[in-house]
Amino acid sequence: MSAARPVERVAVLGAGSWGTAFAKVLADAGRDVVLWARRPEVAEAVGERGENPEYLPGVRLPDALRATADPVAALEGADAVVLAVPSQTLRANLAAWRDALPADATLVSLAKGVELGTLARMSEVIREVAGVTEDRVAVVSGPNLAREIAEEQPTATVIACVDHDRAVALQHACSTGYFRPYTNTDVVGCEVGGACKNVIALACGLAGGLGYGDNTMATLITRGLAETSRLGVALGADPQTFAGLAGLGDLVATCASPLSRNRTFGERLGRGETLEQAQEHAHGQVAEGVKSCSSIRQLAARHGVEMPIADAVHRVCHEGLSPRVMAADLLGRQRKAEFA
Ligand SMILES: NC(=O)C1=CN([C@@H]2O[C@H](COP(=O)(O)OP(=O)(O)OC[C@H]3O[C@@H](n4cnc5c(N)ncnc54)[C@H](O)[C@@H]3O)[C@@H](O)[C@H]2O)C=CC1
Ligand SMILES: O=C(CO)COP(=O)(O)O
Repeated sequence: MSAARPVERVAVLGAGSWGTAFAKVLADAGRDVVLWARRPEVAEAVGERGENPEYLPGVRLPDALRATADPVAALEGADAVVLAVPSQTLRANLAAWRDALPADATLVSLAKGVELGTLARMSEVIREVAGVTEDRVAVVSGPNLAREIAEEQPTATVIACVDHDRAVALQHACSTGYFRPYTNTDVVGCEVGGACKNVIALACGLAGGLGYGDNTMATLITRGLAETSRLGVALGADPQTFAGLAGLGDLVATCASPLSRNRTFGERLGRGETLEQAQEHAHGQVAEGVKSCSSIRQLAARHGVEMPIADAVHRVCHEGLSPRVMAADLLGRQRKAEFA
């Protein structure tokens, strides 16, 4: 029996593709869910027509799912507050919501990124801005392409929290016939896995755009996992996490899927589009790796960790390196042992 209080009322703040899909999971699991959307017309479409046409067109949302454009109304009485906004805006969004956060509610991050400037992980941003202890913060991370989950395709995920009982309460709150959450107390590892896989997916997209095939993809995935694990371990993560759903699982899904915004973004760059052109095609949806490649690279440098793929992605995105030269540079690095 878990000592944490049960999660019945949930506020999901952010009605993009993952916020909306995760709100659906919670509602399907029987929770009382209110989804906050920045734009009133999105809240109206979800609440009244049972659809979020911009982010998940054609997906029928549960009748029980309520929506509002008023964050205070969404937060009222919530046992858990799910933060589903992009990594680089989370600090400002949360600061605006801080005074309305219910006491003792679990704060749950869905975002996969590292903040520019501070180099903070999302749980660190949440602790700092909300002024809460680490046991109040949880992270959801895994191979969770929103569209597939909204279509109720079978998927597993990880709910990480240093307070195991809170993770169990959340696990119970979002278990459905198609969504299977596991618990983990390694918040650092899950966050590092989630943020880095976006950058590796950009690299896979770049390779795809250049016309390279599966050997190249497998090489990037495997060596990407190696550098992700190195960074995670330097930050105190459990190496085992990187063999799990929030590590290898999410990396494979994102690097392989045409649904991934990061992979797609990389592919466009690989085909010769500029950053601005690729951004235009993203239609305002976030490809987190484009910014996180820079913060991850800096974090790695701060801890003396080598991350050649993240470094190369940063140079392509922000320093004008051509994708073809990037590939040659990576292959031309000093020869070494695989597990050096
Ligand atoms: N879409 C997916 O399949 C998955 C996404 N994630 C992560 O979840 C987080 C949210 O992603 P999505 O829902 O996919 O993003 P999205 O781009 O589909 O939507 C972002 C949402 O945040 C809102 N928002 C609030 N304040 C904002 C601001 N100042 N600037 C921009 N947007 C603002 C937007 O209105 C929108 O509703 C990201 O960190 C992403 O990496 C994680 C797992 C799966
Ligand atoms: O995090 C994701 C899947 O787990 C979604 O990836 P993208 O943001 O690249 O679409």
